[in-house]
Amino acid sequence: MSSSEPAPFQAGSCQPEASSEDHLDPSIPPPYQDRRPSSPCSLFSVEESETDQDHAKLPATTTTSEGFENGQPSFPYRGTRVAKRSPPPGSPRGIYLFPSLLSGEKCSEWIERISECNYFDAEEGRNQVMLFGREVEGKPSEGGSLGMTGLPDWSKGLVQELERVLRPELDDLHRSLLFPSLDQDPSGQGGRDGSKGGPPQICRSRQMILNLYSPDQGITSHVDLVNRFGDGIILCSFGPQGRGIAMDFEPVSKKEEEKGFSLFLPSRSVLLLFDEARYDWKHGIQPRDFDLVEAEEGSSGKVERLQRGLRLSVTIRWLLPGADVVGGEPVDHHRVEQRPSGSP
Ligand SMILES: O=C(O)CCC(=O)C(=O)O
Ligand SMILES: [Fe+2]
Repeated sequence: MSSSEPAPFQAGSCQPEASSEDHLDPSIPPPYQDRRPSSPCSLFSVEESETDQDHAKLPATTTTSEGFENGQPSFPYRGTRVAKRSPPPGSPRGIYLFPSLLSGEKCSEWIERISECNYFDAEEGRNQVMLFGREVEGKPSEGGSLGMTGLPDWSKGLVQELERVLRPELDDLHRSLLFPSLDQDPSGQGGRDGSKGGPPQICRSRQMILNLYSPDQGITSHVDLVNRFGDGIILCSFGPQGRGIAMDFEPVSKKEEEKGFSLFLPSRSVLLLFDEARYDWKHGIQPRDFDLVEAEEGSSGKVERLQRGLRLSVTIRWLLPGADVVGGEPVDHHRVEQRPSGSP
């Protein structure tokens, strides 16, 4: 992290305690040419709000046999993978999808808080923001747990809620990689970044990157920078209820038995990537405004064509020791692509 003076923290403001501007790399080209959400108080416009009522009105889903032959996509969907609703057999080790882990109420609240922060500006092509926080040892009076400094309040709330809902779902190793605590068992195996399951390094830094995608945008297939970020990445998806995107996974080195697949990430879902899924497989999103998704988990039959909506992703990662010093390293940026003309 840069050594510049932190900006003064204003209670209740969106400003992180240390300005996120310090960390924005000017070489990052604007990733989105976005349609500005119509409501200034919500990222998602009135038509795209988070209510079940609206969901019922969405003309977004069609269950179709048109465009399929023998269960395989044919014209106009030839070459479009059908996304699974859970990681299929043969998925890499370390991929976990929780389709509706976050409550609608909490998600709406975070979206409101994020909207108020005015991070995004379509006219200026600003649709990505990076926030950084540094871990601090908690006060013994507060249970001695680890806290974060430098992040805006809404994001601390998100991390706390993620910790609350994920802790019971994770085994010791994965829990300790995402949410190290002071009383951790030092006998843990550790992650592939060399971190141990033992007492955490004090003063680690978290990065949170927010990406706002319009429906026809995607992200180039990539592995998150291995020299910058640790093992254990949290990907949260926000958007209108019932919508989502298909994320594609491809092995970095093609082995016969490893086949790429596509996974549907609905709004309010949380995806975790550790180990093979984090280091040996690439992830990306095709730039198109719909996805083909299996109608029900594990079903080999019916396929839904789901129209994409505006989507906000929040990716949360630990910076490796020393990686919070800016300069000299490649930037973690993956260009968000527009839909190529002529594709379905
Ligand atoms: O949109 C997403 O969930 C993916 C973001 C991502 O892969 C990244 O920021 O590295
Ligand atoms: Fe990524």
